[in-house]
Amino acid sequence: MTGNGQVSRIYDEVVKRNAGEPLFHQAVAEVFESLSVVLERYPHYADAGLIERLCEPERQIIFRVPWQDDEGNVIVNRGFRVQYNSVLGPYKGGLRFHPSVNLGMVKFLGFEQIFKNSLSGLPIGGGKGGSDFDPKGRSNSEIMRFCQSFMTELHRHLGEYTDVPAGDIGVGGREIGYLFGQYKRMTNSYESGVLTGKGLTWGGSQVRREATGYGATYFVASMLEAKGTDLAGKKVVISGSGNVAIYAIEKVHQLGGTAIACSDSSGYIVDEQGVDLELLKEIKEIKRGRISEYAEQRSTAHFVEGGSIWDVPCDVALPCATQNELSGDDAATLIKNGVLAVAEGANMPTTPEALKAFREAGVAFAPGKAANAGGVATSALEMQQNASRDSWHFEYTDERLAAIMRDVHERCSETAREYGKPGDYVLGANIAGFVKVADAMFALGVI
Ligand SMILES: NC(=O)C1=CN([C@@H]2O[C@H](COP(=O)(O)OP(=O)(O)OC[C@H]3O[C@@H](n4cnc5c(N)ncnc54)[C@H](O)[C@@H]3O)[C@@H](O)[C@H]2O)C=CC1
Ligand SMILES: O=C(O)CCC(=O)C(=O)O
Repeated sequence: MTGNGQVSRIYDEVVKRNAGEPLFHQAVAEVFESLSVVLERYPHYADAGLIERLCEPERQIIFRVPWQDDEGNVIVNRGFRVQYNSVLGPYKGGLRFHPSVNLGMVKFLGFEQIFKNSLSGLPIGGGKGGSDFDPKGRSNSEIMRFCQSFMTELHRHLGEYTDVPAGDIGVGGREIGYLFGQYKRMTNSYESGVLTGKGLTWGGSQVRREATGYGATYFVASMLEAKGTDLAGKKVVISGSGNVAIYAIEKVHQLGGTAIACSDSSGYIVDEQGVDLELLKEIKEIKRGRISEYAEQRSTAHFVEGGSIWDVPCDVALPCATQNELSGDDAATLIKNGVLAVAEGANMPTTPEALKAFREAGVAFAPGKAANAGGVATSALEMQQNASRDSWHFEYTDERLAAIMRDVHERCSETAREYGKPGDYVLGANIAGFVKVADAMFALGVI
């Protein structure tokens, strides 16, 4: 059977075995699209059920999370942790708290995480978790009680050599604090390396908060350099206004570009003078308010309710909000407006139709598993510091992050060249991420 025939047979089986999980199917299809050329060249990668094993999580944990709201009502949420693949190191990946979370979503994110973590060059396996809990509008006490109940069950599945969660949508420093507090209480041990994204005074790493946004911007800088240009004077549109988006904006400004628009689920703001980060942080990080408040307080900005942020003409587009937020029509608009580069700060924000359009138009496009690897890479740096009871300076940690992102860029570019598709970061990321995991799976036998 040809490489192509093998992957389409396995893909059909994956869809059958995982019915009703379209995001997971989409993530698998995107990786599989790149694998047939590897299997043609190295047929042994299809031996020993390797691809089938890669698609099946090592363990999937689903649990009840009961908690009491401020009025005393008992609410029951569902918790998930998918421990996907641990051949390169302990399961590593974030926790997402959002009402849309379900098993298929967590599996898509966990699957992506395997290749991302492999590409980072650090010794971490892939996993992801979360809950259908909606933090929006909840008080601090409610968030704390939810996190405590979530960790009361999850703690037995974690450990610094087993599984190390971090944040994702809806889970930031505050939630990691409550989760770590409950883990410490349940285990009676100060096991710093069991969670990353911790506060700086209790085992956290400098730059982890900034790392995903900074990393995505470092990656874009390398993409532009490969095209003989840089970020100076470029207009950048960044969707979202959460952790990834805020620190992408910060780094874009530091590297001489101007971030002119950002969004939340209610709409987007445009500020041609450049997004005022202090104001944005105050609204989003401190008050946890809506993006429309930005335009109310800044005369150079206007708010567009609903609509698509990708209508705003730009040189560089950084989707940093959520999956499938950039459609085929959005891609056509960006291409018409002359976009040079697109890099995914979020996980799988680009639909397959949009991805196809960018590739056909020759727009430089970086998939999330490469462009947003800076977050998890810096989590691995946090684990290194925890293991050695050390804590590094901001500048040193930022240099390490920048070097890791240059290496990820080089790994993707080099692999794409090797397979005769120079500049195809999707192919490069998928193959480079896959080969390292596959080699380790062979070495460890059928497990
Ligand atoms: N936090 C991290 O270190 C990493 C996050 N990611 C990915 O980056 C993305 C964003 O995550 P975070 O910034 O951490 O989450 P966050 O919870 O801090 O922010 C998410 C942002 O996206 C916005 N958003 C959600 N749905 C939206 C929609 N339909 N339209 C417009 N905006 C929408 C929210 O309003 C919020 O501003 C996710 O895809 C996540 O998986 C990837 C790598 C690491
Ligand atoms: O830092 C981590 O472990 C998780 C980051 C994450 O969830 C991601 O890369 O999507």
